[in-house]
Amino acid sequence: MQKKAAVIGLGLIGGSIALAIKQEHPGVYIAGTDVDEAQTKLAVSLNVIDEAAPELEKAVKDADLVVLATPVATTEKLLVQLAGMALKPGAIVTDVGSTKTSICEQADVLSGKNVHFIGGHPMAGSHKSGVHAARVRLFENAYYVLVPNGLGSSEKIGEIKDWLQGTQAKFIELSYEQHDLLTGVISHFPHIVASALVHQVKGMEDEQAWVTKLAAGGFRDITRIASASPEMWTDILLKNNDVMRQLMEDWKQQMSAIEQMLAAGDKEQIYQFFEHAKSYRDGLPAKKQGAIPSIYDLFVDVPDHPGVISDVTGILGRTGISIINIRILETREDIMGVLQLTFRTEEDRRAGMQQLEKHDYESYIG
Ligand SMILES: NC(=O)c1ccc[n+]([C@@H]2O[C@H](COP(=O)([O-])OP(=O)(O)OC[C@H]3O[C@@H](n4cnc5c(N)ncnc54)[C@H](O)[C@@H]3O)[C@@H](O)[C@H]2O)c1
Ligand SMILES: O=C(O)C(=O)C[C@]1(C(=O)O)C=C[C@@H](O)C=C1
Repeated sequence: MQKKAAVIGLGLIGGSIALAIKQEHPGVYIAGTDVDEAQTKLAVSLNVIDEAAPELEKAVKDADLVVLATPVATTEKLLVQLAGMALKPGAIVTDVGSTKTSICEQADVLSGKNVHFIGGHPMAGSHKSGVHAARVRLFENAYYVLVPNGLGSSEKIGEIKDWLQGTQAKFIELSYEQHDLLTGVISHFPHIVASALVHQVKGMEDEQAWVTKLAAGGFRDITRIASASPEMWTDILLKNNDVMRQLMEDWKQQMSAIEQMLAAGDKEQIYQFFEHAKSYRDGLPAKKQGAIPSIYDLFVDVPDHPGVISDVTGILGRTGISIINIRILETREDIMGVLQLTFRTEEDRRAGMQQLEKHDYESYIG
């Protein structure tokens, strides 16, 4: 009998998971649903799902796998709704949320239903939202955290890895507490810092109009993630509340230590602060291993004249480098524009950068 997967929430992550399931298991029938009708329609027209179910109950009916891919607070509510619905005996219910403790605890509502809950979190993504940004290879080589709770037997761990094999991610198992602590440090807290930096610039803008014009490479790099979905990040912070507040304390101590170094004009200490950070950062796993994002964008400064886009795409095309997306970002003082090119792999991006440099185009990874 044909297997069925149900994906609830057809955004960046739900869409990418659906594509990965289809790639590895072409015979599987995928039903999906989203509260945003436009996303559901787009998911069908992009062949991300086979069927748009009008509601949750229809989507999950007879499903062997249910993937909850909504913002984390919504996922908890959906679990409660699922508890009141007919689910296929033996089905696996999983989620993709960025926090795990409250979701895994809430999943206990499914006990007694003869289904298995295994929390999940693919550790890759982007600041983009929506199914149009979904990619079959979004999670390639990234870590995919699985958090079994009492409802997930080890036999089902093997089964869920098989379902998600098409992600080409590397599966690891963690407890939910450990997951939330680690992702708090390397993912959630950095989002607070990025957004706070943006607020700092905005606060200065009225008196210092130049500030936004000068905000270039470094500011752009460190604040990219501030463009992510506010709904998603509000939920994440609230659900990882205790960890966030502990990290905030650590951060304040670190800031005050730097303040003291500055007050004392302590050149050696300041040097050590940067030196230690550099050598640790330089030793972190390469992009492909998932600690750092798997989105292969390249930003190219282009003069504002007709034909420049076809020149850039021509250079890449002639050397066999394919791009999967192109966007014009902004015009700088009417003389320069920025093209955002998205590549399928890091190798393509590097090769593209080299080719463009040969033709005197300046490009950078943003
Ligand atoms: N964006 C990332 O980088 C990333 C990476 C890993 C995990 N996650 C997690 O994945 C989940 C989804 O994030 P995303 O980036 O795909 O967001 P997204 O905004 O692209 O997609 C979420 C979708 O869920 C839909 N939705 C909301 N409430 C719903 C409901 N009640 N029923 C059905 N659909 C509903 C929204 O309309 C939206 O289309 C979040 O829990 C997030 O924490 C995100
Ligand atoms: O690359 C980005 O834009 C991301 O923010 C991806 C990122 C992360 O912080 O690394 C964001 C949230 C997820 O839960 C997992 C991955």
